[in-house]
Order: sequence, then C-alpha cells, then structure tokens
Amino acid sequence: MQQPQVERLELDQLTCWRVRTARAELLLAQQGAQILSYQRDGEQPLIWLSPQAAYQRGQGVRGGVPICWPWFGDLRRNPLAVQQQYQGDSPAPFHGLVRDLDWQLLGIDSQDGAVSLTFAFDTRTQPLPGWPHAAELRLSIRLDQQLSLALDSHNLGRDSLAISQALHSYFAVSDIRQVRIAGLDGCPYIDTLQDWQRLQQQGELTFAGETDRIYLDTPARLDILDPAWQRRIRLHSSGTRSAVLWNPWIDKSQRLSQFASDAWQGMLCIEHANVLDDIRLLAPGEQHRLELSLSSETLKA
Ligand SMILES: O=P(O)(O)OC[C@H]1O[C@@H](O)[C@H](O)[C@@H](O)[C@@H]1O
Repeated sequence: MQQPQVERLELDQLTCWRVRTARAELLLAQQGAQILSYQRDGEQPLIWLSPQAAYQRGQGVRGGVPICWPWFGDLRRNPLAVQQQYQGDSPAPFHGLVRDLDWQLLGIDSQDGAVSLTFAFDTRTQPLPGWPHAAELRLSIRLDQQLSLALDSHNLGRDSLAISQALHSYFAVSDIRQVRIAGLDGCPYIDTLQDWQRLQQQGELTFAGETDRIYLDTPARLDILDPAWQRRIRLHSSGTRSAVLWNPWIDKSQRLSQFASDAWQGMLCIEHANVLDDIRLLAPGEQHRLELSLSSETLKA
C-alpha cells in the first residue's frame, strides 16, 4: 500500500499542509484550521476552493471549510444568549472570531493508509477580543476512504456558555442549476432573503436564484446529486440539527471577496450548524461535538 504523505508548505502568507493518501488529496491551512480543498483521485474536486483565493494573514480564504465560532453569521441575528457572550466595543465580525486566527497543530498521525490531524484553539492562551470566556476548540480531521471532521467545543469556565457555530463547507458542483439536494423534504427553513420567513421544504431542493436559507430539524444524512458529473456526495453528520444552504448567484457574486463573477455556477455551501433553536448551551466542563463526514459515489442516471 502506498504510504500517505504529509508535506508542509507556505502559500503566500499562510502555513499549509498537503496530505496525500492512496486515493485522495487534502490541502489545509493552519489559519482557522481551515480545510482548503479535497479531491478524490479520478474525480472532480469535492470541496471547492476559489481560483481567486488569497492566502493572507488575518483574512479568511474563500472556499474550503471555514469554521464559524463562537457564533454564526451576523451576531445580531443570533439568540440573545449567544449575543450576550460578546462584550467587544467594535462591531462583532461576521461568522465569529476564529476563522482567520492561527490554530495550534497538536499532531499528525498516519496509520493503515489513513492520516489524522488535530488542531486546537484555546481561548485561555489566545484570548479572543471581546469574548472573555474560557473554552477550548478542537478540530480532528481524518482522511481515509472518506473525509471526517469532528469539532469539539469544551467549556472550561465557571459559567455556562452559549455558542452557535458552523462548518461552512463549500462543495464543487458541475452546474448549480442542475444539482439537487436530497434529505431536506419536510424540513422547516428560514428564508433570510424573504424577511426571515419560516417556510417548509417540499421535495428535493434545487437552485434557480440566490439562496440563503437556514434549515431546521435537519436529518443526519444529506446528499448532493450531481448528474452532469455523475456523482452523489454523501454528507453524514451528528451533533447538528440545522444547516445553512447558500449560493450567491449573479448579483451577490460581484460583491464577494476572492470570488470570480461566474464562480457561483460551480459551487454551493451546505453548512452543518448549531444555529437558532439548535444553539448549544454548555454547562461548566461540558463538551459538544459536531461531526461531518464526506464521501462520494457514482450517481447512476
Ligand atoms: O463572505 P463571508 O463572510 O464568508 O460569508 C459568506 C456567506 O456565508 C453564508 O453562511 C451566509 O449565509 C451568507 O449570507 C454569506 O454571504
């Protein structure tokens, strides 16, 4: 069996690792413990990375799997318990505080053709501006036949802690107008583009315009069906009952950083989350694990 290889490299200002196994390649950055890309041999990329991506310190990279924590999106749209944890004077950054900071690499382990990497972010040694709470975040990444991520949030303080979060995964697709998402039928969702109305999904989700929705009561399994690439991407999750489905479409693409004006056609985000009714309240000492694993198979016509 070909032994996995892990190579450290600098992409412009960022320290990154390229992991190669017998069947796949993964690229990740220390900043934000961000997966940047994932491609299985003989297939199109599974995780999308913008060709316009910039590798600059203090700036999130467009694409991959950014981690949104300790809140998701606009803090003002979060439940009060999450908002109250932030005491900063400056406006709260979108998607939390850790996506453009360096995490610590705790270790790389290679066994039986699989590679595991663990990153940590400890607010006791790296205090977050405006967020005076003791917590440790850990991201465990495992690359074998599939890609598995586990994000652990551990409350190390004396008071309970309210967090919202997401694994903001960007997926590569042939053409957004032709893909379907299975598994959401019957789920309630908030359409953030229609005054945050609460609606209900009927059947599979397809895309015909800008989409920015928060799905609730989501199941453990979602599938991306991509007939033009004859591919089904399977997403298995646990510790999450909410997911954000996002595609910027034409107009919003013009306003996004590190994003070509036609890039919306080849990507979509499914962000496994803990948001709105699904935020987590951690008692002192309590931990929460959010898990996601990704695999793919041929989609028969
Ligand atoms: O440009 P950012 O901060 O990475 O955010 C990208 C998108 O992230 C999604 O999670 C939001 O639902 C969108 O509204 C937002 O545009």
